[in-house]
Amino acid sequence: MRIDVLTIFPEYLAPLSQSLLGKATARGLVSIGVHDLRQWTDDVHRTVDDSPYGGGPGMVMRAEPWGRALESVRLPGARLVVPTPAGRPFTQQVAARWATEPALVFACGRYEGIDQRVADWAAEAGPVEEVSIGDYVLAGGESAVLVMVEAVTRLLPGVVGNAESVEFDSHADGLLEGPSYTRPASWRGHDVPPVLLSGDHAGIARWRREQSLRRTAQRRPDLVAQLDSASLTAAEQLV
Ligand SMILES: NCc1ccc(-c2ccccc2)nc1
Repeated sequence: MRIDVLTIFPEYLAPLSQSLLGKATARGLVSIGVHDLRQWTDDVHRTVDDSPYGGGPGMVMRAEPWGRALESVRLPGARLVVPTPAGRPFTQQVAARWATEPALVFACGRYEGIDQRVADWAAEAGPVEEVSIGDYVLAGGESAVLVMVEAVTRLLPGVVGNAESVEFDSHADGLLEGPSYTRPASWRGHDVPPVLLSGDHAGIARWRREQSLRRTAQRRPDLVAQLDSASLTAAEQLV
């Protein structure tokens, strides 16, 4: 997968070439390019923002630099992702869908956002998604891109060592992961649930399923409604 990020703060995206992602890049599983939007400005001050039409607080990012940057960076048909608090929710399902894409381009907005015509114009050349990683407002899209790139790239085959540890993540089956434990069996008066030491693999699997259902019912009732009927019935018994 090819990933390109357009931003006025390229240094903010430095973590993308470190740790897990760094290894994946080194192994050729993903290639990442981070580009300074100001490369495509046309004035001596390298201006990227201007006052909003219709008045109102703050500044809006100008369409012109974005148009030139996207023409230069975006492969034909590549999915353009624009992080915004006004976007559709970014979920594990969205991450899984994007993980099959050959290329993704992320446009990091700052100020009050990007002139809407950029997304409208970009949609003429390929898919565009305006997405939110949560109901809070950040200073710009860069943090959201770090989150989304991590969520997507860890799903690429070969990036995460133990394939199982991806398959059983929280949200992978619509449920939250239950509690995890490791040695010692007793720690400061807190003991590991005995079933986990029993060697009864069927019993352990049942216990873990129940813990996931219980935690999901208690912490994320909004997710319970989306469960299949069998899980829904089981979760409802546990609230
Ligand atoms: N859903 C998280 C999120 C994503 C982007 C932004 C944002 C804020 C200002 C300018 C441009 C984007 N805020 C929150």
